[in-house]
Amino acid sequence: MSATSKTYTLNTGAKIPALGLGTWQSGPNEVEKAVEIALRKGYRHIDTALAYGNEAEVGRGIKNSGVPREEIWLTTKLDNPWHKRVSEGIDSSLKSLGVDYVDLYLMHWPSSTDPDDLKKHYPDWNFVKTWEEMQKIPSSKARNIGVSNFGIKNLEILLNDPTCKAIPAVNQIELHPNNPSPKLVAYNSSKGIHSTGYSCLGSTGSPLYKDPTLLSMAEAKGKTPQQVLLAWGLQKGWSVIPKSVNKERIEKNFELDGWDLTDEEVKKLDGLKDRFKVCGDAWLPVKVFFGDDE
Ligand SMILES: NC(=O)C1=CN([C@@H]2O[C@H](COP(=O)(O)OP(=O)(O)OC[C@H]3O[C@@H](n4cnc5c(N)ncnc54)[C@H](OP(=O)(O)O)[C@@H]3O)[C@@H](O)[C@H]2O)C=CC1
Ligand SMILES: O=C[C@H](O)[C@@H](O)[C@@H](O)[C@H](O)C(=O)O
Repeated sequence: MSATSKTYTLNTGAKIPALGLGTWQSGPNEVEKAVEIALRKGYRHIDTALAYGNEAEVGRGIKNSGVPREEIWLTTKLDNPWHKRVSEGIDSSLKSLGVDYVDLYLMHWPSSTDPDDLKKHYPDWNFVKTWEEMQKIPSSKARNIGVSNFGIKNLEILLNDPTCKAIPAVNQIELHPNNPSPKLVAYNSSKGIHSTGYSCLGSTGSPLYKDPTLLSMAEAKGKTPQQVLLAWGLQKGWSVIPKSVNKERIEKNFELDGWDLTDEEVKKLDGLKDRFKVCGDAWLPVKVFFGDDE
């Protein structure tokens, strides 16, 4: 497997690099360096969001790396309280990042949150209207548009609406062996929507690192548990965006070339029974997960 050069072709024809660097919870004064280290190592895909408050640092990391902008896939996301201000949202992200365009602009959550009261959802707005606005973003600013945290129910609502002319290129969702969501991944694929797996290592303090099946598989292969988790995601057919701010770990996570998981190993990880979700919807003013992705 050559994970480092692998790309997936989106429904727009664009090619998204299979392995990217995540930046959620990458703190101030560490994410700029992390992005630079990753790009110097060979990563060509960076994932950020307005909500992470780190777009300016991410942009500086990109510049410091010396890697030409056109060689990098850059994703950012529209924050929930910005659903009525899509055009302002993209402009704000571009300005913070210090770039002319992003490769992918995602609706972060299907929740049109009232900025004056984050516990409230706008009574007169929803994600269908937000998508209507996102479709108007010129491709000179966002080459591709997509969604995140959409389950099957919400995707059905969106795709069946007459205002939905562009099928989302990507649905970025939580994917790891303890939250594999096979129905949702299959639904995405059936509609031509690429899945990107977030919290692909199980996020900070990952319970997966204690899983005996994973640990013994990694040991037998002479790989880290994190490398095995990333290989699993890539062999399942989605892109993965592991976050790290540690040079050694950023580099290790990229060392996936020249080896594979066997079909049997993939199935073993598919068969893990424990379940946990890193990002639920309890903090949102609306429910967005309906258990339809299992
Ligand atoms: N669309 C959405 O709503 C969401 C999107 N995301 C995106 O997905 C990315 C990845 O998800 P995230 O939740 O951050 O979690 P990940 O599953 O990527 O795990 C990150 C954690 O694992 C640690 N880690 C990374 N590599 C290693 C390693 N080789 N060995 C040991 N520990 C390691 C990191 O620590 P350290 O930095 O110290 O190495 C960090 O604590 C996010 O950063 C974000 O870009 C995430 C959540 C929701
Ligand atoms: O991308 C990251 C996540 O969506 C994150 O922003 C939300 O899940 C929320 O803020 C949380 O902390 O749970």
